Amino acid sequence: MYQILVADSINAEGLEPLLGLKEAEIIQKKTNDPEVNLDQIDALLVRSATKVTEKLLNQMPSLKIIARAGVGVDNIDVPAATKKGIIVINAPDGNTISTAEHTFAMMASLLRNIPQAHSSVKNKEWKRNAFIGTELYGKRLGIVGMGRIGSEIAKRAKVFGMNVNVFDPFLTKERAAKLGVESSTLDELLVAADIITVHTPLTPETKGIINEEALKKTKKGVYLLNCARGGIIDEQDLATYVGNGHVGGVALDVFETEPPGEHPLLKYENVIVTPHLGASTKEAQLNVATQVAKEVRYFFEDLPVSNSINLPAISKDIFEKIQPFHQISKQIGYILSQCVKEGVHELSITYSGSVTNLETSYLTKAMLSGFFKNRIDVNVNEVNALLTAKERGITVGEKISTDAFGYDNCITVSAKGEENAFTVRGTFIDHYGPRIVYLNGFNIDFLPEGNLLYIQHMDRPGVIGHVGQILGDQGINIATMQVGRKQAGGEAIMVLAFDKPLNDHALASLEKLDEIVSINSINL
Ligand SMILES: NC(=O)c1ccc[n+]([C@@H]2O[C@H](COP(=O)([O-])OP(=O)(O)OC[C@H]3O[C@@H](n4cnc5c(N)ncnc54)[C@H](O)[C@@H]3O)[C@@H](O)[C@H]2O)c1
Ligand SMILES: O=C(O)[C@H](O)COP(=O)(O)O
Repeated sequence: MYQILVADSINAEGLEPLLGLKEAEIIQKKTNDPEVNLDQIDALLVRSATKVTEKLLNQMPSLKIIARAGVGVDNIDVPAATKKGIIVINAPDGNTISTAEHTFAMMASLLRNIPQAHSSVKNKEWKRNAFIGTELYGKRLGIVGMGRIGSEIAKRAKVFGMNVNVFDPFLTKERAAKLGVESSTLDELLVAADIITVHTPLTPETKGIINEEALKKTKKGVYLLNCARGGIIDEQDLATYVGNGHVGGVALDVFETEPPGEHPLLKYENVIVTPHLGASTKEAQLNVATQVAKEVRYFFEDLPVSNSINLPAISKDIFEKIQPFHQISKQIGYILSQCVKEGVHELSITYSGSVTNLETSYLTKAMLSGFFKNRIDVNVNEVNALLTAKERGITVGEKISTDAFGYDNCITVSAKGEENAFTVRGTFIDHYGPRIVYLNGFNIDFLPEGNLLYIQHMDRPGVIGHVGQILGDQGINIATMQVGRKQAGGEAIMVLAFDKPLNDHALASLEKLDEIVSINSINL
């Protein structure tokens, strides 16, 4: 039974896709509620209120997915989640329009003193001269961060007859031209704009991007808006520039600390505020809840998710094509892990044949997850595979080759340890399934499944009989057996499959045989 914790206020109708999940319990409680067994939670759904810290993650060993019903993931420790192999998803475009509209509403309200005038009339006043405003028409709007929300604001600003300058280092000239905006440096924007609005994520680069140094370059009387994240405009520096009269007005939907409590900006009449309402519309909340609920359901149904922060997106079509290779990559990794008993410092993967048309990096991660399974005490999956290899000093190399050894496709993985190297090659045959076709220098052909025994031995008459005899004496039934050798009388291998794992006694008896070079149990 999957336990899904919905820790923030998320639209109930939007969560309906989760109800279709077989064996899922939806718990709507805060993470610190004493009734919540954090250690049993499989999925955590949040908005911006819940802070998903490393400390919280340490209390949630069963957690597999964190879903943010919204855009910003700055309340989630994504690196810590990634390290633990927890996938983080968001709902990137469900609240774009609502936030753009809110920003625009804030801008119009700010320039026309609407909140102040509203309060005044409610206080039975009628001060028409006290609230003389400024038109948006003809003004220059500076947008910092020209992503989904920034772009929607630019479109609306053009309709209002505004000129638009944008600063976004990742914006191409073509896209700027298409949107009819002028791409500028941050300095150019600061100098030229009558109104500045920020729409970047909060990152180490954007934190305080509008600070004292930036503010002193702006026009006297400039208006500033932050409907993205508290801290993108430095709040202390902004308070100084409002206090000294340089800034004409400020509109804030977000704060470094929410709620802001006693805040130096709140005392100014020309500072208008809302309590993080950008995404708070019925439409946006339904959109984001539905988006994440569908994704969480896909995740538990082993289908691809599209909006992961820490895993590249993969379409359903590609996912279906990649699935068989994904399985065999994982099995190869797991075989290597069980055959190479020493520390490994290099894993090199060569893809050949038709598999090279697919997203092989995904398969490399699957191979690594198989390799680390039972080798280390961390759940390794596609999310943390490369990071785990790096942390453990394992170099991972990926190559493409044209030689598929007569097969339609091949995945060959070599592990280099302190003393030895070991190579495994697999293929996937349509209508037949996965096969291991090469093991440590020997051609062979076996199904990588179940309880296997890999024996390296001298190619002498009677070895197979001796092995069969020992196992037969102990009542152990051999399900299948494959043999391979390089030359007559040299070294050879056999791979046996059993219906249940071999016991230590049987293994010890086999090891005593003179012709045996090495024995490895492989459980897949
Ligand atoms: N107030 C709210 O309720 C609300 C609602 C939705 C989103 N948000 C915030 O708005 C932010 C933007 O949302 P979005 O959907 O437009 O995201 P987005 O990813 O589509 O756009 C962000 C843009 O910022 C740009 N950027 C990144 N670093 C930059 C830098 N150093 N300088 C300039 N530009 C930079 C990116 O290139 C991108 O184009 C979110 O990260 C979230 O924090 C707030
Ligand atoms: O990043 C977002 O999506 C917004 O800040 C919305 O946050 P909320 O879900 O807490 O309203």
